[in-house]
Amino acid sequence: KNISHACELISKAASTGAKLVVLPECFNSPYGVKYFPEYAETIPGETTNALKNCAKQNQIFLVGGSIPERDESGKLFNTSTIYNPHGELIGIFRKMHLFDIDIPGKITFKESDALAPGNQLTTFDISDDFRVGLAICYDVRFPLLASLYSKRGCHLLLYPGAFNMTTGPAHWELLLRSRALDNQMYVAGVSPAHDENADYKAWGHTTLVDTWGTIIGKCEMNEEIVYGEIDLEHLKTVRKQLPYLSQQRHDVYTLEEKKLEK
Ligand SMILES: O=C(O)CCC(=O)C(=O)O
Repeated sequence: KNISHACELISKAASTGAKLVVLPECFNSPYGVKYFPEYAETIPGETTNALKNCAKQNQIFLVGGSIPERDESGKLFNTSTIYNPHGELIGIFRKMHLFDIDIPGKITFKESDALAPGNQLTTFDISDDFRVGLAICYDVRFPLLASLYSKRGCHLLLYPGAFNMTTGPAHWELLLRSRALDNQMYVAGVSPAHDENADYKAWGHTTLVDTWGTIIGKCEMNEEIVYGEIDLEHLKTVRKQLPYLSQQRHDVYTLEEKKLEK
């Protein structure tokens, strides 16, 4: 049901003119450590085959939010898949920082009880001068990861993510706007809608931020498609007027990406 619903909404977004469509974190399964083993799929699998067809039929770039993935060795990951308008799988990203937190009386979550972390950054190009980077939810709290994407030349950073009713109101928007300003990039946080009957109650509030830190697309807690324009001229202008990315003191500090095994 979730998969076919996602495909309907993807087609609706595409028919309105969207060229890149992004789904939320864990869109095909309930979000919870106890659910991951039951809902995990291989890639290719039922969900990713449907996404592939959806991207092809609608001739769009599609970022498949995330799904619980089971790899050939049986390990589980929180994984996002990316398709081009031909329906080809052009990349995957496995959530790098697992959501392990304990706020007594509010929320305790230990993703690492079920999942393994990914070790690699993932970018893809929409055109010669438009690069997109991808990370998932809790990853938004790690500014160095976003800075590595900036170093790789990204213009837009996508975070499929499901914040909750405790950290969502406090941090979701602030973090998305912060990553946009840190790196003078467009940043999108794409959340499932709030469901009062779910074990995990998502904050919703899908949000798109521009290079200036202004929110240019946003919804509340209900299911909604959020649309936005990515204006690369605006990005260039802001970077020229406020050139702090090129004013970093790499003689004093540096940021280094290490290449690990998958
Ligand atoms: O960082 C947070 O507060 C929420 C993170 C989260 O929900 C997740 O990683 O799925």
